Order: sequence, then C-alpha cells, then structure tokens
Amino acid sequence: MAMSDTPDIIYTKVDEAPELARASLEPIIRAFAGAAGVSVETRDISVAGRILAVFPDFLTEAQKVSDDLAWLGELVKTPAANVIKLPNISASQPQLNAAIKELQAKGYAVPDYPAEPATEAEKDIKARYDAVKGSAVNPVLREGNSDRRSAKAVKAYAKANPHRMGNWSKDSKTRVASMPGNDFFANEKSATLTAAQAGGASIVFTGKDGAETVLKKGLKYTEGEVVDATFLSAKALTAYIEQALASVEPGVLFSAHLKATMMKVSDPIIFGHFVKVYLKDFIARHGAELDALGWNPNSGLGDLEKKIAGNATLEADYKAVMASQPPMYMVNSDKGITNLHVSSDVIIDASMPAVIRAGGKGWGPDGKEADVLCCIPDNSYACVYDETVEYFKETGKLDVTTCGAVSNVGLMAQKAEEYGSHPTTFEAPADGTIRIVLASGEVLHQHAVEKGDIWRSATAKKAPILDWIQLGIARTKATGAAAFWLDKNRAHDAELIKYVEPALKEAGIEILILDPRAATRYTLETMRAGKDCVTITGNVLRDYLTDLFPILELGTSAKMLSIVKLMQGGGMFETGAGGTAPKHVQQVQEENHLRWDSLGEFCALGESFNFLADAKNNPAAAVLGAAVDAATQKVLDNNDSPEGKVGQNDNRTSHYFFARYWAEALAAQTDNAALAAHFAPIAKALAENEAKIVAELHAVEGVPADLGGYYLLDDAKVAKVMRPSATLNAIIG
Ligand SMILES: NC(=O)C1=CN([C@@H]2O[C@H](COP(=O)(O)OP(=O)(O)OC[C@H]3O[C@@H](n4cnc5c(N)ncnc54)[C@H](OP(=O)(O)O)[C@@H]3O)[C@@H](O)[C@H]2O)C=CC1
Ligand SMILES: O=C(O)CCC(=O)C(=O)O
Ligand SMILES: [Mg+2]
Repeated sequence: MAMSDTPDIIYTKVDEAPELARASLEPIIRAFAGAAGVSVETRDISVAGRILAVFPDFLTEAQKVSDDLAWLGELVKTPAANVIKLPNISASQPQLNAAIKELQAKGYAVPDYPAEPATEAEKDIKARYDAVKGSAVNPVLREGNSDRRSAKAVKAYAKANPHRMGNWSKDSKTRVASMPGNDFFANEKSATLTAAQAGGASIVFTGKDGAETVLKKGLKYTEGEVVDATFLSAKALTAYIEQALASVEPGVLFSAHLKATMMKVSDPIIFGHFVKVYLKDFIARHGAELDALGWNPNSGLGDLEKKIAGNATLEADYKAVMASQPPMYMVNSDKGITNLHVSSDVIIDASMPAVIRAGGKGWGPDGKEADVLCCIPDNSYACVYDETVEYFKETGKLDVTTCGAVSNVGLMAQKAEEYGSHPTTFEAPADGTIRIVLASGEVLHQHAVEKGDIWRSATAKKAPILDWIQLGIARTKATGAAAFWLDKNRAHDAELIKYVEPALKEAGIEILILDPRAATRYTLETMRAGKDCVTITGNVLRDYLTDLFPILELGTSAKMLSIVKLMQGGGMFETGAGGTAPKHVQQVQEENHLRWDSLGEFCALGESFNFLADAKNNPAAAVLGAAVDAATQKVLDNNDSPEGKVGQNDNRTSHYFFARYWAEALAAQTDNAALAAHFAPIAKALAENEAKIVAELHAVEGVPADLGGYYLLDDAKVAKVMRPSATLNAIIG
C-alpha cells in the first residue's frame, strides 16, 4: 500500500447508534481537521457494507462498493495507519438474515444465506457470508495489543457525579453456575512450539471406523507460538443446563451469558443447547414439525416464534411449556423478548456487568427486577464473575466516589487466543478422535470426542506475547498496582507464564501473577481502597474486564479510552469499550432522540491527532489534539453529555457543545496563529448562536425519525436527521 495516498486519519462508517453519531460528528471533525491541512476520510465497515463488498458478482455496476475492510486490513499492517474505529455490529445469524432481506428489498440481488449448501456455488456463498458473520472486523484490524483505560478527566467526573448503583444484600440469591467439568477449561492442552515444530499443520478427525476427515489443512505455525486445543462435551453441557434449570429457586430468574458474536462458531451452538433444554418437552412433542418449518435451535426463540406464528396448536403448547419453566431473564420484558430469543441479544461482557451494577438484579417477564441465576458454562473465565458476585454480597456495593481506576492491557494482536479460533473450531461429526498433526507427522495434541462435542484450537504468537508483556510493564510503571491474570494450573496460561517470568526478571520488575479468581479479588480490593490497578490479561478477559470495571466505576464503558498500538508502527483508536447500543436506535426511530454518548469518540480523536503529531511530525495536529482534549474536559465539566429523554441534551447537542469548545480552544491557543485566526470567528459564531442552535436541534425531537433503513441506512435521510440545525451546519461549513 502506497503510504503517500493514505489519508492522515481514517474514521469508520459503522452501524446502529455510533453510525448515527458519526453522521453528526464526522462533518465537524472533517471541517476542523481540514482547516489544519489534516485529511480525514471514512471507510465502511458496517455489516451491510461488508455484505455488498463480498458479492460484487451479484450486483449492478452502480451498486458495487469497495472492500473497505480488506483495505483497512492491509493498512493496519503499515506505519501509515491512523484509524478511529467505532463499534460495529458483529452479526448473529438472525441479524445477518435480516440484513440480507433488507438489501434484497432495496434491489440488491445478493443471495439468500444457504444454511445447508448442496452445490459448490452454495458452499462459496455460505463461506462468503460466514466471513461477514460474527466478530469479523475486530480480529482483522487489531494488529496490536490493547490498552484501555479511562482518561483522568473522565474518572474525576465519575467520582464527582456518581451514577446509580443497586444495593447488594448478603442474602442475594444471585449466583453464577458453571459446568462441573468436561469443559474447555478442563480439557485444555497447550504447547509452545520449537523451531523444529514450526511450519505446516492440519486438524484431522478420525472416526471409530478409522476413516479420516481433514477438518482444516494449511495451518501455519511459527516458532514460539503457543498452540492450544480443547473441547467442551455436549453431553456434559446438556446435563449441566438441566441441573441448573432444576436448581432455580422460586422468585429467581434463569439466564445464560455467552459471547456468540466473537465466539461465532462455538457460542451459537452452546446457545442452541440452552434453547433445546429449556424447550425440551416442546421439541420432544413437535420435533418433526419444527424441522419441517426449518427451525434451528441455534437461531433462538425469536425465530421460533416467527415460524410458528398462526399455528394455534404450536403456539398454545409453546406458551404452556414456557410457563412451566423457571422465568427467564429478559432482554425487553415489554416486548416479551427473552434471554434465549437471539444469541446476540445477551452478550456476556455487557450483560453480566449490568446485573452486577444493579446489585445482582435482572428484569423478569413481569417487568420487575429479581435475583438471577447466571449460567456461564465454561470455567475458564466464569470464576471472574462468580468471585465478583460473591465479593459484593460480602462487602456491599462499591463507592464510586472513592474507588480507584482499573485499566487493562490485553493480549489481542494477530487474532490471539480464543477470539481468533473460529476457523479452527468444529462440532465433532461423530464419536472419534480429533488431532493436530504437524508437517513432520508429529501429533501435537489429541482428544477423544463424542458426536456434537465442540472442539477448538486457539493460538497466540510469540511477537504479540512479548509486546504485550512490555506494554504491561510500561502501564504498571505508570500506574502502580498490577497483576498478570494467569492460572498456572491452566494449560495455556502455564505456557504464557514461561514467557512472562523471564521477561519480568530481565526488566527488573516484580508484578503479581494471579489466577483469574484471585486476581479478581485483588483488583476489587485494590480499587475499593482507592488505588488504581492494571489488569494484564489475555484476549477474552481484555474484553470482559474493560466492560466490567468501567461499568462499575463510570456507569458505562462508553467513555473508555481504547488504544491499539499497532505492531507495525501505526495506531488504532477504538471508541469506548462497548457496542452499538441497538436500543438507542429504536429510540431515534420512535422519538428522534439519540442518547449515545460520543465521549469515547472525543477521547479517541484526541489520541489520534496526538499520534499524528508524533508519527508524521505534524505540529498542527498537536494543536488540534490539545484543543480536543480541552473540549472534552469542558463537555464533562459543563454536563453537556447526552441524557435519556426527549428535550434533554442528546448526542447532537453534545456535538454542538464539543465543536464550540474545540473552536474556542483553537482560537485561544498561541502555538499556531493561523489556526487561532481561522477559528476565532467560528468560536464566536458558535457561542453567539447557542440558543438558536440548541432550539433547532431540540425542535425535531418527539416524533418518529426516518433513517431509510436499519442495516443499510439512507445517508441523505440520516444526515437530515442528525444535522437538523441549519445555523450549526452553516457555521461548520
Ligand atoms: N468494538 C465493537 O465493534 C463492538 C461491537 N459490539 C456489537 O454491538 C452490538 C450490541 O452489543 P451489546 O453487547 O448489546 O452492548 P452495547 O454496549 O451496545 O449496549 C449495552 C448498553 O450499554 C450502553 N451504552 C453502550 N455504549 C453507549 C454509548 N456510547 N452511550 C451511551 N450508552 C451506551 C447502553 O445502555 P443504556 O441505553 O441503558 O444507557 C446500551 O444499551 C452487537 O452487535 C455487538 O456485536 C459489541 C461490543 C464491541
Ligand atoms: O468484536 C466484537 O464482536 C466485540 C468486541 C468487544 O466486545 C470488545 O472488544 O470489547
Ligand atoms: Mg467488549
């Protein structure tokens, strides 16, 4: 990729609430940066955009789009990368189907998703869609390790303006239940490869009859790579879910917390097992009919309800079976949407912290809060939530006004660990053995499996591991307390410890190495004592903890600063640590109020300019960056962030205030006289027209908004909705 034609900054075009926010904020950024000669361009990583990009052969010339994700995937491997990445949808199967339907209805002749492909052509279509499904963007762009923390101003704001926290009681019945064994944790094997073991490998299934099937060929391992293999027993999973359901006490809700988006192969299957157990009697009675309707349990109760709609017998029996089971934790009790409707509705990193923040409460079908049994099948990380729940039962809720800040350094680069394991995850086709066979013929790992068991291999490469350790050391030095979250009794972690211990010795620094349960307790106690603490973790805990601790400390993970120092010298700045907040879009559609908080974008923008200033020796970018930081601080100080209701500040008003403070800071600085002169009249006009602009922004609220679609938005309509102030638009230019 030629570096000379790369824009200074890439801002991503995404989905749902952050995409609506982009439509308002990005024109402001483009105009302000442009005045300093800094170029900003967008690239589309929305799920609709990604579908269109992989099916050019089904589209007319006019409909074809560039494959921006592929382009960005190359860019992040170069020092020229400076990407501001907003969250995008990691589509579950029902979401993917809905996006396809919407595109087709809009005249794009993309094919249906072939669930059971028969021909080579159908297999090709399915493979293309499977590359779009689930978490398909982040693993491609994350060519560096993760550094997530709250900016000082954000933490100070949270301490001074504590959010609402539910009370924890000692006799709360909320608890975490995980499998007694035979899970990924128990069955894991791991090895660090020698130079002789590096090279090609394949994954082979051998049936009881001795017949071999190659599940995956062409794997390429490098020296020092940590290669794991493990499986979760389907029978043990079913038995555990049955036992958990039977153990639900009266008045307690049943819930399952998975990550079906990032673990896009394993977790939809696990989700399907929950559905099958919950609806066991119903499926036993109507299995053939449900098959004929084409219902797959992995697609959840949402799809089932659509498929049986109008069939009075099925509907009545479904209702009866649902009523006979313990009540479920609800996604939306008003609309009857349960935990088991769609696998991507309850995502563990966001869902468990919300239960914990509420004092161990979830919403039941009756629209009331209740204690919850939280099923997290695999023991690798369930202990983190279990320990947190038990800790708060013992000690009561956290005092937000005094607690310390917990930041994270996460091993993430180059598809590290479980989050890179989709291509090497398989449901065992029959009873037999699954082996990883190296080019030499050596069997690296093998497991005896039964039909339906979920087997997977994950790896972490040496260079990212070493980079992660150094980042951990640097952040520890800057922070104080820290721990590596590694369990010497877990196969994979034991291999990582072999890297960590000598590196710490060489650096002459002592950092605790604690298993996840002990590390959870240590971190909670440290933060409660008012001290800051770094969690140095693998990829999954990076994800979980950067929602858990911010949601407790700040009320949300949206305000996190999320830096990805790319290993080839570039920078990626993710906004916040959360997702695309689908609920927020619904509110816009219903009453044109967007409560999405762009503080994560503001923080990322400041970092992106600062990075540009250093990387390209661009002093004007440094001026822009410093002014962004000042504006962000002022948005917080003046309480200009969005609130929940029509008539209150929303995303658009917060952008107006941000633009105004940014212009004021640029006008006031003395490092760049030309920029100061350029922004002085803009700042003046923005300030003088405050009442008029805010009135224009509020005037559109309270009635439904037309976005021209859900997955494929109509950009002109979105611009109209998100930029309704003619006065503001004229000043921005
Ligand atoms: N980096 C990425 O690309 C990520 C993408 N995702 C994707 O996002 C989608 C939704 O994920 P989900 O797990 O439901 O989590 P979300 O973080 O989108 O939503 C959970 C809740 O967090 C609050 N929230 C999150 N961000 C903001 C914000 N900027 N401003 C205000 N409130 C915010 C909202 O709560 P309330 O309205 O109650 O205030 C929201 O309902 C999925 O498709 C998922 O795959 C998820 C995580 C990261
Ligand atoms: O890629 C995804 O699906 C979600 C990513 C995520 O939750 C995170 O990185 O915090
Ligand atoms: Mg997350």
